Amino acid sequence: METPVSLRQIMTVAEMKAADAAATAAGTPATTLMERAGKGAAEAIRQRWSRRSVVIWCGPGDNGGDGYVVARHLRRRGWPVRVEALAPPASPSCRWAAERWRGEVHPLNPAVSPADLHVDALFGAGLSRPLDGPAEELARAAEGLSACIVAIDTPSGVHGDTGQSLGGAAFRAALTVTFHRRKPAHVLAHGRAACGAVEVVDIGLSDTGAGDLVENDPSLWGARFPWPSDDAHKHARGRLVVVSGEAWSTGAARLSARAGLRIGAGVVTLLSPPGALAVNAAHLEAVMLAPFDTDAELAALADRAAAAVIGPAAGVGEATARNLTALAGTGAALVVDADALTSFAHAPDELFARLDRDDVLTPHPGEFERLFPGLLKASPERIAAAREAARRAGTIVLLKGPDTVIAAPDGRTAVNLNGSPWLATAGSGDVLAGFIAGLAAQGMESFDAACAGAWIHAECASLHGPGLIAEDLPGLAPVVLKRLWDQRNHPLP
Ligand SMILES: NC(=O)C1=CN([C@@H]2O[C@H](COP(=O)(O)OP(=O)(O)OC[C@H]3O[C@@H](n4cnc5c(N)ncnc54)[C@H](OP(=O)(O)O)[C@@H]3O)[C@@H](O)[C@H]2O)[C@@H](O)CC1
Ligand SMILES: [K+]
Repeated sequence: METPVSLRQIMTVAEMKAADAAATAAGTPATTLMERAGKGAAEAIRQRWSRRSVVIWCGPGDNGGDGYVVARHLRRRGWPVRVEALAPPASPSCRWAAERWRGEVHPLNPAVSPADLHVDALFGAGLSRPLDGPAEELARAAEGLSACIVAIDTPSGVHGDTGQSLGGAAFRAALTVTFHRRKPAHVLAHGRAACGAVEVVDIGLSDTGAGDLVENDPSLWGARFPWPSDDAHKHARGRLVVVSGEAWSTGAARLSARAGLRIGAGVVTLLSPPGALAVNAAHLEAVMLAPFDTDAELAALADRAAAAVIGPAAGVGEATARNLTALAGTGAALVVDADALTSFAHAPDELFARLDRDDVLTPHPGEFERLFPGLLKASPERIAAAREAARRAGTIVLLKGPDTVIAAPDGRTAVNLNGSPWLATAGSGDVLAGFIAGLAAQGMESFDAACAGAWIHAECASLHGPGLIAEDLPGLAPVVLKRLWDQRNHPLP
């Protein structure tokens, strides 16, 4: 069965607390939720590892309570379990769980007691200040041991909403077992690295519906992917135009154009300054070519296009700003990248005033800083930054990174989890712009197109792996598309 979008939802710590409070108000005791959480975590551990010695580090709050439940379930299955407590139970549910653990409770050994596996149940969502004392000492002593650490909810020391350490030391784990839904810490790059694999255990909280913040994968947009109809012809599959730079900087736009064609746009035309025509013509086959001299000519050529890419090696300055203004008047969905973003660094509001809600900005963090000075730094994490940027710009903002965030002005936000380090190569962003615009050209709604483009782009990179260069990416798209095609009526992974 296809994964429901609601399961791809990412909840903040406060939203999770509210869901928890709603469940208890509706009659489910908090201890029942804790029992399900701890039992689910023990099952996740048993699925991954055979029986072995385990030390469980328990904190004073409900995260520690989960630890006592894990201890009871593992011991029931015959695992040799040692429980170590940082402090006596301080919350009612933790006391309840600790009373049901019939074994000994040792004081926390900050030097790491030997065992095959360690469970970090010190702090989760309730961590409010940096680790200190024995917990901090233990986090430092456990630094090289992440391969045999399981974190309950979040690795202790990591903030659930930001994925950042609260200051000082934090744990790192091979597996993090969380409950009901992922939290931002499980998806943002820094937190993800600390979490290792993330498993989400159902603890019977009611479905809160698909929220605004979700994980980006095909369950989000697959049903609306613009596959060609049986009677499709090239003009019906969407027209895309891409603006080329001058003669000595044309490759980036060609990468975008090729990517747009590969992702399915029926007709792709590179619009080229006269001086770059010859070099573009020498390097194009299925992509068409047309010259423009003025912004008015550009607008006329783009008039029937459903989507346009402007920015890749377009040149920073007045001319590109004028060309963007011309394209903005055509009604095509714009993907604004690279030099087109930087051309408005002196006056970002002028750019925003020209754009519509179905246009897409694709900045990397440096370009983001030029358009939204200080916003990244002032935001708790990049999800909040991208959301605020989309609101200010009134358009879709795709903030690139290992954890690319795509935010729409209406609040819809998706985080890419399949990011690949192989994408850190020149020109990969040009291909991404082409993928997104190619999908938008086929009529896919722009937020869906940005999400699908980013996901496919990362899948292509992972397929190739080491040695990837941007030129390889469009040629890998057919493999990813074929998988999506084969899965369209079948389960998604
Ligand atoms: N929500 C749900 O639906 C469910 C949640 N569940 C579980 O509950 C967990 C959240 O539990 P929680 O709220 O009790 O927080 P937790 O992380 O145990 O820490 C609180 C304690 O730590 C203390 N403390 C804080 N920082 C500290 C520091 N640096 N150094 C020392 N102490 C510090 C703090 O003291 P205080 O700040 O109040 O003085 C308080 O005593 C969640 O992660 C999940 O595992 C599941 O059971 C299933 C259902
Ligand atoms: K923890």
